[in-house]
Amino acid sequence: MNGDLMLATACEVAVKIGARAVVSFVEPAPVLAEVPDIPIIRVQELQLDVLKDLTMHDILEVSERHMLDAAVHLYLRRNLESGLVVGVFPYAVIIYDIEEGKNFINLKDFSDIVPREVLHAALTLALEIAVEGREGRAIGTAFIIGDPEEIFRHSHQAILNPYQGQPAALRDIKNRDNWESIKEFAQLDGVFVIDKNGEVRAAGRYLDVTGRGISLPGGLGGRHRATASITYEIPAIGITVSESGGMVRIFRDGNCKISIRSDIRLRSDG
Ligand SMILES: Nc1ncnc2c1ncn2[C@@H]1O[C@H](COP(=O)(O)OP(=O)(O)OP(=O)(O)O)[C@@H](O)[C@H]1O
Repeated sequence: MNGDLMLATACEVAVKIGARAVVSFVEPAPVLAEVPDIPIIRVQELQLDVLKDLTMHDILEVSERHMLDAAVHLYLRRNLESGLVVGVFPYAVIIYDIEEGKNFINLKDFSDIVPREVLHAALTLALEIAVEGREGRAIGTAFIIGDPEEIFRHSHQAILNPYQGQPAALRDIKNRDNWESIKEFAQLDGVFVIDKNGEVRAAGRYLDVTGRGISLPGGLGGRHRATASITYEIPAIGITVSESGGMVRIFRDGNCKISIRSDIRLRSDG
């Protein structure tokens, strides 16, 4: 009942301020008497029960963090990159400006190395791999995007390159039709090498890097260390999908620039 009221109020606010969407964290999904003319995106499977023992200040802080995580998903998967959204939680309604999120992804920060549409495609695919896994199990992988000759100089084939001799059309990461095979090859050991046009040049590549000059969040192992390291040694962008924990991360200059949670599920009624 409370959830229904919170969502109805959020929708009213959203219509008044011309918001692009309502993001609902309320479970179970409330039923609205009147469906508003605005998309309602439901974020599932967050453990929000803990909020009820917190102070109002803490609730707002946690809510804002969840909104930020949801905004990144909205941007990547629904192309919402500016404007206001209204977040509705069991205990709060917040208005959120997508562009102002302090942790919000700005793909322009990487465009000196990788064109925006290539990075957007690789990141969205990485997020799908993190969310879906393969045959019911989590998988980890990495995409290294940059000058392929330079990346090849710092790596070797761990297995036969499945992209060897493939026509360019089947290697284009910007084409969703090619994602199924990329997801299949993501189960192999090693990383993908992608050029600046978005062509997958190799899969199953092992990075030969020193690990010098990098700074990593704690608890990350070989895949993340090697990805961070190659972005330190050459101008490249690395995107990792962690098998343990499902985080997607973007690396450049040896540092993790952005972390994206994959345990958020978007489901739209609108
Ligand atoms: N230098 C490297 N180049 C390419 N792939 C690597 C490299 N080092 C490790 N990997 C791959 O990463 C896999 C996982 O290694 P590890 O668990 O140490 O990494 P991790 O950073 O903790 O990643 P995850 O969070 O996915 O477990 C290895 O099985 C291997 O396939």
